[in-house]
Amino acid sequence: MRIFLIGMMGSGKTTLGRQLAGQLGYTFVDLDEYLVQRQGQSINQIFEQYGQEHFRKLERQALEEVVQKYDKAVISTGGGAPCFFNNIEYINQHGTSFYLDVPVEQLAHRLLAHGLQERPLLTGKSPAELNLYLTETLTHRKQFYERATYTLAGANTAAQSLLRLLNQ
Ligand SMILES: Nc1ncnc2c1ncn2[C@@H]1O[C@H](COP(=O)(O)OP(=O)(O)O)[C@@H](O)[C@H]1O
Ligand SMILES: O=C(O)C1=C[C@@H](OP(=O)(O)O)[C@@H](O)[C@H](O)C1
Ligand SMILES: [Mg+2]
Repeated sequence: MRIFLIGMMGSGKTTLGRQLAGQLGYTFVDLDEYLVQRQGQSINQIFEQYGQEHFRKLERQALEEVVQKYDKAVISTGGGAPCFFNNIEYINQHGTSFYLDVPVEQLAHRLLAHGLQERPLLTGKSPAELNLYLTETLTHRKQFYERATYTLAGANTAAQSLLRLLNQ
């Protein structure tokens, strides 16, 4: 079984994915981390050198490779991953997807606390700009995220809800 976590930047995909994989005894794969290892470059460097369009192609390739390599894994995707090409269909064909639906105010709060510098789409934004960017981006991406097999709403209960669902 493959479990895919999808949702906005700051929704906790990487954090929850790691915890969950540990609890289930599954392999943990973070798609961004996989891409960084594969390319030998940070996400910032990939965006800087090749631009977002190329990043999306690399991200799709990474998704296919990860699916080929692991069939018992928790896979945390990057926030944009399900929203390009037919990635959300691909994800749902190869596993069960969970949308971590976290309110924009909470996303912004977490991302500002963590610092914006590792996420090229956010770097340099003021709090007001960040709020606006997240709101607009979510408006566009919602249609993809909502195609997840399950939606987990409410930030802090996500891990518990997920484990409960998996234990059913
Ligand atoms: N449930 C949570 N409650 C509070 N903060 C969280 C939670 N999950 C993640 N965070 C924090 O939010 C930031 C982004 O988390 P991360 O797991 O990298 O999200 P994503 O991979 O979805 O972008 C990190 O600083 C992390 O510590
Ligand atoms: O939402 C996005 O377009 C992105 C999200 C990031 O991953 P996280 O969602 O794990 O921050 C990373 O893939 C890249 O910076 C682009
Ligand atoms: Mg992440």
